Amino acid sequence: MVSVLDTKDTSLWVFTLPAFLGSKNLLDGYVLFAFSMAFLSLALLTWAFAVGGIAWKNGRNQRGSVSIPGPRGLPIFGSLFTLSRGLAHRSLAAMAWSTRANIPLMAFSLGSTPVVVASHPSTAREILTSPHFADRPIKQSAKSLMFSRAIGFAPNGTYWRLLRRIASSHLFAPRRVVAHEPSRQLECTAMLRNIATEQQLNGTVSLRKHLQAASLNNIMGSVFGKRYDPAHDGKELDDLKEMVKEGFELLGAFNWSDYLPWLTYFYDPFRINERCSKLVPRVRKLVRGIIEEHRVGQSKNLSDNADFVDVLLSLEGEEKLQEDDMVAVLWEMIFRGTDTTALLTEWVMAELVLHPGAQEKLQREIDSVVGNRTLTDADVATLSYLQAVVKETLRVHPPGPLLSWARLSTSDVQLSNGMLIPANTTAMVNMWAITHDPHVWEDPLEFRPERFLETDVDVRGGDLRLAPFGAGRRVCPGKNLGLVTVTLWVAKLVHRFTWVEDAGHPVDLDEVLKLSCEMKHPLHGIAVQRNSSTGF
Ligand code: HEM
Repeated sequence: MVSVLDTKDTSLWVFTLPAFLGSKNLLDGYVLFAFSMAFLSLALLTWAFAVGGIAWKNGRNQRGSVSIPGPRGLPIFGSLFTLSRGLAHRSLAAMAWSTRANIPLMAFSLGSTPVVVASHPSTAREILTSPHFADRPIKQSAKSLMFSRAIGFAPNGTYWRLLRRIASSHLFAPRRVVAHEPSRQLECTAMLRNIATEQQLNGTVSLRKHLQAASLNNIMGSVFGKRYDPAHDGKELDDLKEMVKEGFELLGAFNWSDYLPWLTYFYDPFRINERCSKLVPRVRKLVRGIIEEHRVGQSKNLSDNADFVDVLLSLEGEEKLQEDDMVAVLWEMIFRGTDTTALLTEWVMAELVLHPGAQEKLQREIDSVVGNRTLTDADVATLSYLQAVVKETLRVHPPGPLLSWARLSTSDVQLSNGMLIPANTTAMVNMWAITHDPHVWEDPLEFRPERFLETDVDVRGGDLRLAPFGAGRRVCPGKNLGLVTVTLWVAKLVHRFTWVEDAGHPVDLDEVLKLSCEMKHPLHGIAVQRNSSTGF
């Protein structure tokens, strides 16, 4: 009501002016001017009264008995400038903690998109486990890169359920994860050998490239049944690495057009559309080539260590996937499986270099169980301090601090605290804010694995105080595979070497947020060989 009156007030005098001046041309100009002013005042008024910003106009955030608070941001842009650069999880946490009563749910606008972010375990649980939040908003780059046909972005429905079922009964089934242990061991052996060589040559080791190479080869083995030898497959391996890197950049880039669609026509600083359309044919060619190789040598019986391409090719009837869908599903696995595993291992190793006491304790635990023989997955499962070290790293450095991919409400969702999230709202969970909240965790900034020996916490989605893999229907299906790989590799890295800080490259825990949150400055350390008989 107020805004309508105000619009009339501000514009009426403009209509009287041309008549007063007696000019027809001026009339057109003034009508245009009047409309612009009316539009602007309406926009300003709407913005001024919309808590949470322009996308929450008309009391969209006040439909429950308790309204959802939030920053107004700027007219038209909302909070885009706050979230498009820097460390969004930290900025959002600072906003949530800015009042005495921590805000469990906050509303804000990204351009015309209404968003809520949960910073408390109870609101996070209600969102992640609600069937009305089983969809995801899809980014333009994900659509262009065919990810809307893969598990992560497929809308909740028959096709997505089919993909999840296939993936969990084959690629991620416990017996398959066990069957792929030899390839995890093989990649780790190669990595340890390369680390020893680099240490000998340079007197220090830059760990990231070793972890990335091992991760890529490991997941290539489980998914494509193919591992690369840098000595022989240099060109193909370089191409693959380049494609994975380009895809990461495109998916991780903050694309303003996702929130202000009209920008697409004249502002694309990262050339996202152009780069996506160049990448897709290259990915198709590579993956189709591998599918073809499998078709030729395909056998009828699937063994437990069959790769995922074999599995997809063996599907019959309603389960059979179109070739382009297979390309999307396979490519997504390479994506999700490579970066998360490598960067989590790097964070764990960085903390162990900074905490020599914890590293020593871990070495003692491993030595007491395995002595000088080769460490296996079965050993790893019994090492409680090792599990605690990995959990503590997941708490301090969750690889997806905002859980990487948001959710979308498909209908109004009433929360138990009285707030109501309307349909078509993008929902994020700030896992970083939860794992750094002093009301949830004692001394949250301290790296202290012992806390998990005192009280065990399920990190696979059962306890929202620490849910780095998400929770509910869309929880990460690769969580067991990821955890088994990271724990085995960390154990073998500290069993074989003692890692000492390199004074020339001190450990720096600064973060950079892309698709995942990684160390801004790659970890360097001096790898001191421990016991030559603990072979590779
Ligand atoms: C340390 C390792 C990993 C972390 C921290 C991680 C984290 C996550 C998170 C936070 C989500 C979103 C969950 C949600 O919305 O509730 C997710 C989804 C997903 N992850 Fe992982 N992940 C890891 C490893 C892997 C691996 C190894 C794979 C596959 C090889 C994988 C495949 C996926 C897929 C396909 C989805 C989409 C699920 C869906 O939308 O239905 N992840 N992951």
